Amino acid sequence: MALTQMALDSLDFDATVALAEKVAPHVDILEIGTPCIKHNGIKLLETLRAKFPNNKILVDLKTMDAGFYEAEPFYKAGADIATVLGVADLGTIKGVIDAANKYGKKAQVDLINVADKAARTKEVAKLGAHIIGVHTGLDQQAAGQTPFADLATVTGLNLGLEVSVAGGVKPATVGQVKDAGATIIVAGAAIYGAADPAAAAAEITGLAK
Ligand SMILES: O=C(CO)[C@H](O)[C@H](O)COP(=O)(O)O
Repeated sequence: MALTQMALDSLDFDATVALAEKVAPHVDILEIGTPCIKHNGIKLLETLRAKFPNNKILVDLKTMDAGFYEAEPFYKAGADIATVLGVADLGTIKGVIDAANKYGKKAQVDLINVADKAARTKEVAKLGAHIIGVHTGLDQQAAGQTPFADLATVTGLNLGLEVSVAGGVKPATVGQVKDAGATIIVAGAAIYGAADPAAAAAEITGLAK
């Protein structure tokens, strides 16, 4: 059984809240995507936190420097998970982990563009990272890449960490990533691009359980 996470990737504040209202009952985690959090800031997190007490909220900060300083206000405002880039300095990654631990929350290390994903996963596991994010970004997806081989590499390490997978996951591939050991399955376009986002989210969650 895997948790499901919906990536809210619009720039529009009101459209994001409206989409979250449709989808929240059908997923475990609401993700405020990177362009969305940059555009709308902590006010959007506060709004979603107040409206959706039953969902976890991930802020996809993709932090690259000043880990503790950047992440702390988001944990303080109610984020359950914040992301930090795996290509960042280990000191930056540790800063986000420390901020998460201060608030009893989780830090997710995003492996996007990390060259040696197995080695980095082992290093950040030692630092105390809570979640590893196997992630094929939107631009990489446009170039034909998928997260499946990287997911097998990371889950094959058997480090006992939560493993999130993102990168074009859709109903047809949910079973594959669940069987490969993902504990959090992320979907963005497969939900917000669907004619009925609530139904798409419910379908994905049904397949993940
Ligand atoms: O973090 C992201 C881009 O950097 C996306 O939110 C993530 O890839 C999920 O969206 P999709 O399912 O459309 O790939």
